Amino acid sequence: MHGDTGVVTTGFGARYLDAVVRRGRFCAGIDPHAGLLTDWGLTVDAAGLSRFADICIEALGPVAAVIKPQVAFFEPFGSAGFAVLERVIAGCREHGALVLADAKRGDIGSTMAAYSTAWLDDSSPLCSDAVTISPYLGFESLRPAIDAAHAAGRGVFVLARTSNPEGGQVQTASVPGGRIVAQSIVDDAAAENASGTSTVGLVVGATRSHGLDLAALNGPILSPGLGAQGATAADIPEVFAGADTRWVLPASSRGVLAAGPDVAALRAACEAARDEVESALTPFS
Ligand SMILES: O=C(O)c1cc(=O)[nH]c(=O)n1[C@@H]1O[C@H](COP(=O)(O)O)[C@@H](O)[C@H]1O
Repeated sequence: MHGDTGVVTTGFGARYLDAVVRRGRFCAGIDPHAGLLTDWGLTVDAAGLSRFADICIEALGPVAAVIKPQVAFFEPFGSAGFAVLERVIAGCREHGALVLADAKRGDIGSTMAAYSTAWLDDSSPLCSDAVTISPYLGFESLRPAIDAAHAAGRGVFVLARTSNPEGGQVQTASVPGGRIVAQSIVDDAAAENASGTSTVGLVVGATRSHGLDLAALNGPILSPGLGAQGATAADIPEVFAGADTRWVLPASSRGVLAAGPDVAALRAACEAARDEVESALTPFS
């Protein structure tokens, strides 16, 4: 039981709620697009990426509840990019933020076990507090990641209804019994969280109404789409009508990063985005 929220949870859910109660419901994305590096006066190479990372760690680490580095933007720089990503993960965690590695992993179970070690095991230099994963090889293929997260008090965020316009082709298809695919993912996640640890979060975009019944989830809901993709904080209550908004975690990357490279301006943009979300949502207590 978490005293400040009234939500019954242990494990990752308790860590997550502690972070958002202290720092507010907002996830700051670290997406070092080449265009952003250029806008910040940096070179599009490992040195520029490293400087970008340092600014983000200093500006966002002390204030954001959750920080989500997008792995894709580090990968083009190879081992040097991964070294910077390791520093981002460790640096943000040292500042007290939860780090959600946006790796969107999804594969057969035996390979998922290796991904779980990479992103969720203390032995790995990439170890984060949580990782995004894709259920489209079948929810049960995610079992190694769910079990690893559960054992370590860490989390997984499973794609359910993504923010991009193409997502509906698969996610709104019907499964036997009449539910849509996305609702079946929600229900599978809710069943995992019934034990009370809230290990399994979801990803549900802020860009549209989705019709999902999220009431039984009892776990965090990452909601990207604020800012560059057009959603606003004012949209969130309607998008998540019927859900427990204590668990809703709106996210923005480019919309906040556009305020850099000045550390104070970047931090202020993050705090302003968070404050807009908090003003739009029902307060915690
Ligand atoms: O899992 C995600 O974070 C994610 C899921 C989704 O449905 N939509 C989505 O945009 N994202 C990620 O969230 C970030 C959005 O970035 P901005 O559009 O710049 O705010 C990117 O890193 C995306 O990969």
